[in-house]
Amino acid sequence: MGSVVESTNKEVNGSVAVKNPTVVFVLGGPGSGKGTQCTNIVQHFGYTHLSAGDLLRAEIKSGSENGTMIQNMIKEGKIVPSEVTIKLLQRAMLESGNDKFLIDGFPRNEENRAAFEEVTKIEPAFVLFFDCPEEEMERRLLSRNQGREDDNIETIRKRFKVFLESSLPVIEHYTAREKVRKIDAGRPVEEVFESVKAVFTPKDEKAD
Ligand SMILES: Nc1ncnc2c1ncn2[C@@H]1O[C@H](COP(=O)(O)OP(=O)(O)O)[C@@H](O)[C@H]1O
Ligand SMILES: O=c1ccn([C@@H]2O[C@H](COP(=O)(O)OP(=O)(O)O)[C@@H](O)[C@H]2O)c(=O)[nH]1
Ligand SMILES: [Mg+2]
Repeated sequence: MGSVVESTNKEVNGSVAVKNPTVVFVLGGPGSGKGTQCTNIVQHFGYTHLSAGDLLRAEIKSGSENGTMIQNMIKEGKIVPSEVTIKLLQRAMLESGNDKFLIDGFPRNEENRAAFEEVTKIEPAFVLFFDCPEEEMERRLLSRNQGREDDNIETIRKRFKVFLESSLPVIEHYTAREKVRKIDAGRPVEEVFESVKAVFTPKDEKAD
């Protein structure tokens, strides 16, 4: 056929994938500012922002057969099965036409991480970790006002527990491999972005 997709992408485990993509995982607790900072990074550095949570919420809205299951898991702050999230991420990567991605809010546990690695063969270039005090994250989530079914105090507490028990081990995994770039995310948006910019700017462009 000689289509663009065929010539620029490769088969991985039977599904088409973007060839040698650059992937940055953007991690941090609920309300740490992942989405906010990703919007800034996109404007400055030409990445495509893929929020796993946004993709899952879009899947609910689309009326997919998994919609009800996803909705129930999000309401309980639980982690949706890896294969569902990974398929949505792979599809979005392919549809973007880009080869640089910020994957926001994924992997959320070690099983997510191992499955993504196994299925896509992608290793992240690095991991941005937004480190924010829980009281600050709670304040932000309670005033987010996006009508999200999980931004209520009961679900927020469950999400914090899942973050500590399941998501922090992913950070530890990448810390041991010197891939984590930790950012103090408890500061105002602009100050946090100054630190983020420093991580994305190549060393030879930085002032001495
Ligand atoms: N540095 C910050 N200081 C204060 N409020 C913030 C900051 N970063 C984000 N917010 C606000 O906090 C809420 C959660 O931010 P968001 O980017 O959605 O976080 P996450 O994707 O990590 O859950 C949003 O209402 C956002 O406008
Ligand atoms: O890879 C993912 C990402 C999100 N979620 C679910 O979606 C919710 C909201 O995730 P999102 O990243 O949007 O929340 P945030 O951290 O930005 O507040 C989570 O609590 C999980 O229930 C999931 O199961 N797997
Ligand atoms: Mg978010």
